[in-house]
Amino acid sequence: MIEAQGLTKRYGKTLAVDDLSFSVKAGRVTGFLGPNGAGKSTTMRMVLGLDTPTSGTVRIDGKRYRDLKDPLRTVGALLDAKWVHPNRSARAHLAWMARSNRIPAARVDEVLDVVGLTAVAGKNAGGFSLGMSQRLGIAAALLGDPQVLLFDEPVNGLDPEGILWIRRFMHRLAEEGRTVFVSSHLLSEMALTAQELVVIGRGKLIAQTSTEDFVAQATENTVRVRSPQLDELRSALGRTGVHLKDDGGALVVSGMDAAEIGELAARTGAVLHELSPQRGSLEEAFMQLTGDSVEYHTDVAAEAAQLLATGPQGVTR
Ligand SMILES: Nc1ncnc2c1ncn2[C@@H]1O[C@H](COP(=O)(O)OP(=O)(O)OP(=O)(O)O)[C@@H](O)[C@H]1O
Repeated sequence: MIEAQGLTKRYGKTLAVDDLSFSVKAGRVTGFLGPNGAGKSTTMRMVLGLDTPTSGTVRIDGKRYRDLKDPLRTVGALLDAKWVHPNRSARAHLAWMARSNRIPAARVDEVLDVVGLTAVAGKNAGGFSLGMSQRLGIAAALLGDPQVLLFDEPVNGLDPEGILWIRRFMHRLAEEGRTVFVSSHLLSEMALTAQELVVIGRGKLIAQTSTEDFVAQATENTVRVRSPQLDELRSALGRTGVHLKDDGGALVVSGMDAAEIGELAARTGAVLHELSPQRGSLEEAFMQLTGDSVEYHTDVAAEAAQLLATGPQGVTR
């Protein structure tokens, strides 16, 4: 469990993290979502005692990082996957970490196996691909078998196979009862990876909720209807006071669910050629909620445009 209370970090004039309070529960994958520059990395560094808050506190299982007796056995983190001596083998890197943290040497081969690096354990980490470096970073985070894990943008730059591996791995860690806190600016990725969300913009908390509720609350769910008797249906629907929008030979209805529309159509004698609920997407929710709190509008707009161009991506589980 991670708990932040009024967490604030100021760098000169920049308020990187602004009075942030949230909690991250065990047994779930919690996404830490926000546009670039929102303050995610700064927050994670404060959780790990690498940065001192200007004010406020953040505790791991009730303790500040610096008060943990055995930090590596309590919390593991992947912040920068390239933080490895390039001429050191994966095994030597982990063995060095294990030695300096009084972790039994046998644990090194265990974690290499868990992340699927056993076959390349003797190779220099400098020659690793980004995906392999990420796995090595995750192996390092797991060395002390910690209950709390933090991952900062772990899928950045990975190919689809690497992304899928990380996603499944996070779910597995959460199923083992661990606290998994993973940051990302990738909205569609978080919809697939995270069960809970902590959403921030410009250092401030925007929402803390389940991914599903976040989408449901932030976006209006609508139903798309097509019928050869569209005019009759439009009039009947109009009399109920719901909101209607014409969309190229179809009607988009908000404020009434598909079952009710189907029943109304039957009473009206309208044949239905389409009755399809449209789910709000995480991107829409994110755009609505972060609104003017995003630091770089162009980034988010470009990303949203790209996502829309590749088709609507609702929450699929
Ligand atoms: N050491 C620092 N000195 C000065 N400003 C900093 C420092 N670290 C971060 N900032 C500023 O604090 C704000 C939050 O940065 P942070 O890196 O935490 O955001 P982020 O959400 O992790 O974004 P990104 O995904 O782009 O890393 C930014 O405006 C950034 O420029």
